[in-house]
Amino acid sequence: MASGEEDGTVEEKETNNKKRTKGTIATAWLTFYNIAMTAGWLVLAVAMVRYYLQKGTHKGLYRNIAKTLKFFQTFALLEVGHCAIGIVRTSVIVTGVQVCSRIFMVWFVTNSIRQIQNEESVILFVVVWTITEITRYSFYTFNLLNHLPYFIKWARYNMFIVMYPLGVIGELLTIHASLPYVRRSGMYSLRLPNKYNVSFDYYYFLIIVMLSYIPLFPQLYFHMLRQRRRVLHGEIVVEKDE
Ligand SMILES: CCCCCCCCCCCCC[C@@H](O)CC(=O)SCCNC(=O)CCNC(=O)[C@H](O)C(C)(C)COP(=O)(O)OP(=O)(O)OC[C@H]1O[C@@H](n2cnc3c(N)ncnc32)[C@H](O)[C@@H]1OP(=O)(O)O
Repeated sequence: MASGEEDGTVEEKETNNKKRTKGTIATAWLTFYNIAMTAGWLVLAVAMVRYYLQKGTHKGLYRNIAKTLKFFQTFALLEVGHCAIGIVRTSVIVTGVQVCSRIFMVWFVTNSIRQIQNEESVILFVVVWTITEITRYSFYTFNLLNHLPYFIKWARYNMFIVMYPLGVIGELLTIHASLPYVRRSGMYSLRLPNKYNVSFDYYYFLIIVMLSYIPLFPQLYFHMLRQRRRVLHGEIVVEKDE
């Protein structure tokens, strides 16, 4: 008599094989992690909508959601660990650049420079991240539970086409807005002479960060386009850094 797996489609068999490789503990952990992250970003979305409906302005919104945003975005560092130990099939480099640039945006730009927290660009990238992450983490959750609605899969691999550039615009405008304050305050900078005999200018560092989007962002974007072709159109795609 044929077993359940033998009866299944090729796609189901592939999913079962993948799960077996991943292991039960890893799958359980990832399911918990993705549910927690979906919930976290949903809380953030609800808080933003409520704030805007109550106050009728985006001013003060960032301060209102800052703690939750910092917590869940920082928690995403675990994703670099997931790739490093091999429980998800993603490049450590791609994930590392994505997660670290976001953490940098949250802690070392938006959180550190109060004067820019009411900029529209901050709201732009926070809203874009929130929509993206709710979709992404619910995609992973339903995928792990083997009940993935097509519209979530579609959204995961189509929305980024618009959302990624929008997020980047929000992030770059925010860093740009912070430059005058950083220059005036000399924050995070080290001037000579000092006992370490080292000088560091955060203002120029931020300009370098902005310029680094030029080579790095296309790599993330093309990575996602390749993932899209693989998942939605079944193309076999070879990643160079894997
Ligand atoms: C210190 C100063 C630093 C300065 C650096 C400056 C850098 C500048 C450039 C950076 C620009 C970033 C801008 C960015 O912040 C803007 C935005 O994010 S805007 C919002 C739009 N964004 C997106 O759409 C994000 C798209 N990116 C991502 O989704 C991820 O970050 C990425 C790592 C790119 C995802 O790639 P991945 O390879 O993971 O794709 P998949 O989702 O298809 O997953 C591949 C397989 O792994 C499985 N997986 C992955 N994660 C999980 C998980 N948590 N749980 C379960 N399974 C997981 C997934 O299912 C796939 O499995 P399979 O191959 O079996 O199908």
